[in-house]
Amino acid sequence: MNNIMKTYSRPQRAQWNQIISRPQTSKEDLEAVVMEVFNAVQQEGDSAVSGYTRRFDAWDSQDIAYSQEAVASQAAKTPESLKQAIDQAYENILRFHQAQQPATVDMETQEGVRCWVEQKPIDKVGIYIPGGTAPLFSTVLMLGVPARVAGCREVVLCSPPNAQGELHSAICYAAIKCGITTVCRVGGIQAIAALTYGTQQVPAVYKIFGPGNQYVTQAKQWASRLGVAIDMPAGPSEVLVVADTTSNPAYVAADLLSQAEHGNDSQVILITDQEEIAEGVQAELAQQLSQLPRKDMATKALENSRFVVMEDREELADFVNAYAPEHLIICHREEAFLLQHLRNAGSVFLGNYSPESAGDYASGTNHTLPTNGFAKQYSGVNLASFTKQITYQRISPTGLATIGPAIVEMAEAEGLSAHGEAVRLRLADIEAKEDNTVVNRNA
Ligand SMILES: NC(=O)c1ccc[n+]([C@@H]2O[C@H](COP(=O)([O-])OP(=O)(O)OC[C@H]3O[C@@H](n4cnc5c(N)ncnc54)[C@H](O)[C@@H]3O)[C@@H](O)[C@H]2O)c1
Ligand SMILES: N[C@H](CO)Cc1c[nH]c[nH+]1
Ligand SMILES: [Zn+2]
Repeated sequence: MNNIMKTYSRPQRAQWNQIISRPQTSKEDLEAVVMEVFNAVQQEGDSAVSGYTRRFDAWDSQDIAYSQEAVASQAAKTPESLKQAIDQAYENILRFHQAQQPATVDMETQEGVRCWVEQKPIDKVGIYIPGGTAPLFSTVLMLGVPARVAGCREVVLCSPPNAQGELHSAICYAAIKCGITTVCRVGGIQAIAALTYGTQQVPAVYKIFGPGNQYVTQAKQWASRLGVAIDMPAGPSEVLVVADTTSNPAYVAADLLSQAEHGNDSQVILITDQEEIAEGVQAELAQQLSQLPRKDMATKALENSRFVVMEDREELADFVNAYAPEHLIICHREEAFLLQHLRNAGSVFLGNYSPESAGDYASGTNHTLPTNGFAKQYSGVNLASFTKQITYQRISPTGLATIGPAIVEMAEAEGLSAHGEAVRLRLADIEAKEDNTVVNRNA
């Protein structure tokens, strides 16, 4: 496998950090261009957006908003077989996200102290649909479906146009299917800046969702510093495959290539405790790679990729958790052990017949997932990502009489006597009413 993926044989743990580093443009370089674009969009609005679209996407026009008629006429160009495939994927994604409605929480923590939670949609959301090297219309479903299930009122879709200013027909078809309210022909940093500040044609939103290249991902992180929520850093795609001789070398190679073809800066990793799988996977990689239309991109990504031979199942599990992959595929006799010890991953694919592509398109799980090790602290997009949870309480006099003294005690100890007073006042009234009741009863 040496000639295709850089190989490490039983590396020391001290070496792991170097092995798991992602191929990244320097943060300073990314931030410099992100700040330039954000400042320009804040000051000049749509004219800056159009200027950067001309520079980065070669489309020269001020018409950023895509009219409903244009979206509909573009959508109509989608071939029937593709519409049917999108419809099938839509149904599975819908079912899986509808099933994520949280259980009702409505309870008395103490007698007379009723607390409950209600889910509310985030009213205005922006969804970024990547389109630099491939029009990822599947992402429209991954973001549009949960936004619809959650009940978000305004969903603004941004995606880079081609040089004629069009979006791919299937992006438009999926947008209509998901009930997207606004479609804008803008991508990259300028799209995220426009969604952050709002321009004449691109509405500002409360939360920005969606995957993208390093520019888009850095721009989202910048937006979050400015007070707009984001789903998570969902940058260049990656997959980690844990395989042994129970795996099929052709499938392993195909899964690695499926993520390598996303872009030059994708990364794919294969780890094993059975070195003998190397030869078969290497041969398959070479053969399959040669047939790929996006061979050049996949080849570049494979330069960032690694094949690591590990000592035993404990090391395999520890390595997975240290890498925290966006996608984890396990085709290994120790599946149960590996799952039991799994702590960090975006989405997991088990066995020889669960290709990662299934999650990318149609099984129902979401493909917008944390990359670059962010699976240590972030989940992938899910229904809850589009909602806020509001807590409520109603406390009866009996309830306040029960918890009031504890509140007063704690407020005094924090030196916040007004807090205590808000309770004391009521407790005094409750006691007075009780005394009156006793007097009346005795009269
Ligand atoms: N993590 C996930 O959930 C997930 C899901 C799907 C796709 N992805 C990733 O999304 C990415 C899609 O990337 P893409 O490039 O094809 O599309 P993209 O839409 O993310 O980025 C294209 C835009 O980048 C901007 N850009 C390009 N070069 C630039 C430069 N030098 N300076 C400033 N801006 C520049 C342009 O405005 C262009 O419109 C891939 O890396 C893929 O792996 C990730
Ligand atoms: N694998 C990507 C997430 O990293 C999602 C995707 C969309 N289309 C194909 N793949
Ligand atoms: Zn993919």
